[in-house]
Amino acid sequence: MTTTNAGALPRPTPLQRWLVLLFVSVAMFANYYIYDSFGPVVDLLREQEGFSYDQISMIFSAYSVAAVLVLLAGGYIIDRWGTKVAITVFAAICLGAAALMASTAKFETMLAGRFLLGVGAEPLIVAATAVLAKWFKGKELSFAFGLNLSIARLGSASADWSTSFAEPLYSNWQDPLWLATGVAGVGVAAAMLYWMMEARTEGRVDLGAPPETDKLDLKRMYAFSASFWYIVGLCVVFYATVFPFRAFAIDYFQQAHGLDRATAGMLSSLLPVAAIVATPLFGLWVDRVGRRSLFMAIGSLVMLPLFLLVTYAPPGPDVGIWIPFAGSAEVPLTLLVVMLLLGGVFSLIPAVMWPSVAYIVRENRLGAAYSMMTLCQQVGVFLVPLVVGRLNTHFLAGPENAGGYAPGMWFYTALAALGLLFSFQLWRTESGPGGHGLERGTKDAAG
Ligand SMILES: C[C@H](NC(=O)[C@@H](N)CCCCN)C(=O)O
Repeated sequence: MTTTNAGALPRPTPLQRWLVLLFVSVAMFANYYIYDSFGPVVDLLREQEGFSYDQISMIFSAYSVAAVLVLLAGGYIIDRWGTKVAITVFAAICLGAAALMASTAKFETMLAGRFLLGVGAEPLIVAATAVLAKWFKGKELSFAFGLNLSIARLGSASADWSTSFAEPLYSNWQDPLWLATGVAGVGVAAAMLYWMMEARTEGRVDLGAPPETDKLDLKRMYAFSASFWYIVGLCVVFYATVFPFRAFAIDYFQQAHGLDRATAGMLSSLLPVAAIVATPLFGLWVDRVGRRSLFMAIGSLVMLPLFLLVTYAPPGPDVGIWIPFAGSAEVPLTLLVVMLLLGGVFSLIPAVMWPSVAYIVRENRLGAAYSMMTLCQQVGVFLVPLVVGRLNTHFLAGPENAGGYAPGMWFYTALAALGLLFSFQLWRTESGPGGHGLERGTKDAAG
C-alpha cells in the first residue's frame, strides 16, 4: 500500500504519468487481443480438429466462469499484493493461458486455457483501473480511462485484422494462437516496466491515498436502487449479445455469407474500430447534453433489428472498404451497414452506461457496484454462447445450411428486446421525480 507524505513529496511528472498510461495500455491491448484471438480460428478448429459449435461455445464460456469466481474474490488480491505485483502476475497468467490454448487442440486443454485467461484477464482490467486512479486525478483521469479503453479495443481490432496481416499463419488453427501468445509476452513486458516504474518512484512522488471504496458484498446488494438494476440488466443483455456475436462473427460471415476469412475479419473489426473513435466522442457529447437513459434506449432500439437484417435482408451490391493494417475488400452493403450500426451501438452504450452508475450509486459504494455489474455481465456472457452453440449444432448450421444460424440470431434479437425494455424502464424512472440526474448535462447546468 502507498504511504503518503502529502505535501512533502511532489506529484508525479506528466512524463511519468504518460509512461504509466503507455505501459498499462499495452498490457490491456494484449489482454483484449488474446480474448479476441479465438474468434478467427473457430472455423479451423471445426474443420481441422472436428470441434462442434457446442465445444467452441463451452471454451468461450469458460472465461466467464473464471471471471465470476475471481470477481467474487473482489479487490482483495490487488489490495494485498499492491498494484505493481498484481498487474504483472495477472499479465503473466494471461501469457500462460494463451500458451496453453496454443499448445494442443485437446478440448480439455483449451477449456483450461480459456478458464485461466478469465483468472488473469478480468482482475488485470481491475488492476489497470486501480493503477490509473492512482496516477491520474480529476478530469485527466476520465481522459486516461478513455484512452486506455480505446487502446484495449485496438487490441480487439488487431486480433480481427490478423486474418489479413498474418494471413499465412491461418493455414492452421495453432499459429494464430502462438501469435497471440507473443502479444501476451509483450503485455507481460509492459507490466514489468510498470512494476519498475512504480518501484523507482515509491517514496519519491505523492501518489495520494487510494480511493476508499467498499468490496462486493452480496448481502448488501438490496440497497441499490431500481435504476441501478435496470442498468445492470441492460449491461448483461448488451454484452451477452455483443461479445458472443463477435466470438462467432468471423466464422458466421464465412459459413453463412461465403466471405473469405480476411474479409470476414475486416468486417468484424468494424465494431472495435468504430468504438475506438466514437466512444470518447459520445462520452464528451453526453456529458454536455445529458439524456443518458434516453441514449441507452435509442442504442437498444437501433440494435433490435440488426441480427434479423443480417439473416433475412438481401445482401445488396458489393461495396469496397479499406481498413488500415488490414487492406481493402469488397463486402455486401447490408453486412457493412449492419456492422457500422452495431459499431455505433457498441460505442454509444458503453460510453453512457458505465459512467451513469456514478450518478446513481454513492462514491464509496462504486467499487461494489461495478464489481456486481461485471459479475452479472459475465454470468450472461457465460450462458449465451452455450445457448447459441446448442442452437447452431441442433439446427445443423453450416455452409450448406445457412438457415441453421437463424435461431441463434433470433435469440440475440430476443436479448436485444430485453435490453430495450430495461433501458425504457430506466428512462421512465429517470424522467420522473425519482431520477438521479442521468438526464442532465453540463449544458443544462449552465443554462
Ligand atoms: C469496459 C468493458 N469491459 C468489460 O466488460 C470486461 N469485463 C470484459 C472485457 C472482455 C475483453 N474484451 C468493455 O470492454 O466494453
